[in-house]
Amino acid sequence: MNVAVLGAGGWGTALAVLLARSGHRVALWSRRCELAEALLATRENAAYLPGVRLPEGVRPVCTAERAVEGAAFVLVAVPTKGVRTVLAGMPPVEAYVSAVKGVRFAEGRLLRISQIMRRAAPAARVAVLSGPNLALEVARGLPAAAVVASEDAELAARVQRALGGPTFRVYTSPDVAGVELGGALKNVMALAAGMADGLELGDNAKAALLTRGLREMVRFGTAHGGAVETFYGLSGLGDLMATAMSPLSRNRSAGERIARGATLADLETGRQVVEGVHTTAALHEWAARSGEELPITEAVWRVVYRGDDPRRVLEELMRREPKPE
Ligand SMILES: NC(=O)c1ccc[n+]([C@@H]2O[C@H](COP(=O)([O-])OP(=O)(O)OC[C@H]3O[C@@H](n4cnc5c(N)ncnc54)[C@H](O)[C@@H]3O)[C@@H](O)[C@H]2O)c1
Ligand SMILES: O=P(O)(O)OC[C@H](O)CO
Repeated sequence: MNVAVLGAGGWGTALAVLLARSGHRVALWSRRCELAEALLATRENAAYLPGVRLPEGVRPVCTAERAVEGAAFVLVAVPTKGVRTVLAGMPPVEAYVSAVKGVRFAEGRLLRISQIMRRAAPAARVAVLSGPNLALEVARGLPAAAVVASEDAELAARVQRALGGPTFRVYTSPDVAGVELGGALKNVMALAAGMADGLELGDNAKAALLTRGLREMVRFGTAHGGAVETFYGLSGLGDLMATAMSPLSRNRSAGERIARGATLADLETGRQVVEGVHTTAALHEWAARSGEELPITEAVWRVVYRGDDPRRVLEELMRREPKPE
């Protein structure tokens, strides 16, 4: 199969490696021609995936037409903030698969990535991929599982076949909203978990925070079209566990750094995207308009965007009105 991957960061490169190991021909697109040329020359993306060699089946390119030509589907793995611009520059494609974990607040609405894709390419078929998938582990061939969701069962099955292999087990789902929201919201909870780590609050506190965080994800996600069971699957609970526990997670690490005094500006100097920070802002804007209650997300927002003391914010969470579980 010919497949295109847009975005040569950690996740785009890991997905390209996975596909090529299964024998597919993969065009790996970077908007930066110097990166595409370096990948071609060195067969490594050392800044994102140290020690991982690009198989011969991966062809780094920086022109959109060459990337997507003849692709059975196009995986999108750029940060949320780049999706609209990147898709606007693409020629028509048969199918887009979002590997992006974020949401945008625009025109008074909360938009999932698949909705941005539908607006940008109304004729394209659309699917989303999510799950506990730390890029470096996947690229190193450690076992992992993911879920691909689409209203188009044939497309979901095609992506499942293409990505699935001895180290990567892929499930399908019809619940696009649930799978996307699980992947986006868990980043906010991973920031909160990182803050708990940074404050050295202990494992009881972290477990309580994550359990209540999952409840917040379920409440929000089901109100926005997801099915409750999806949030207890790979893209919800599964990814929450991986992201909130792993030293490799950028969201969890960012939370830890913030609790120890780093600012938003400090985070933005980093090379890699911390999606949870942007998702927190989008959800905060949404909550301000809709009146929807998101206590943990709001706590994270106050620490990240208002510079409130994380310890004080946590105390306020603890002092909320007692209620049944
Ligand atoms: N890294 C992971 O473990 C992982 C796993 C699953 C999902 N994801 C998700 O995949 C998406 C991409 O993450 P990543 O880890 O590959 O990010 P990254 O920071 O490693 O790389 C992102 C790539 O996109 C490029 N980029 C940055 N801004 C851009 C823009 N405005 N337009 C076009 N390209 C741009 C960068 O140059 C880089 O090549 C995110 O939504 C992330 O949550 C990441
Ligand atoms: O490194 P993070 O925090 O962006 O998390 C990466 C993936 O989403 C884990 O599944």
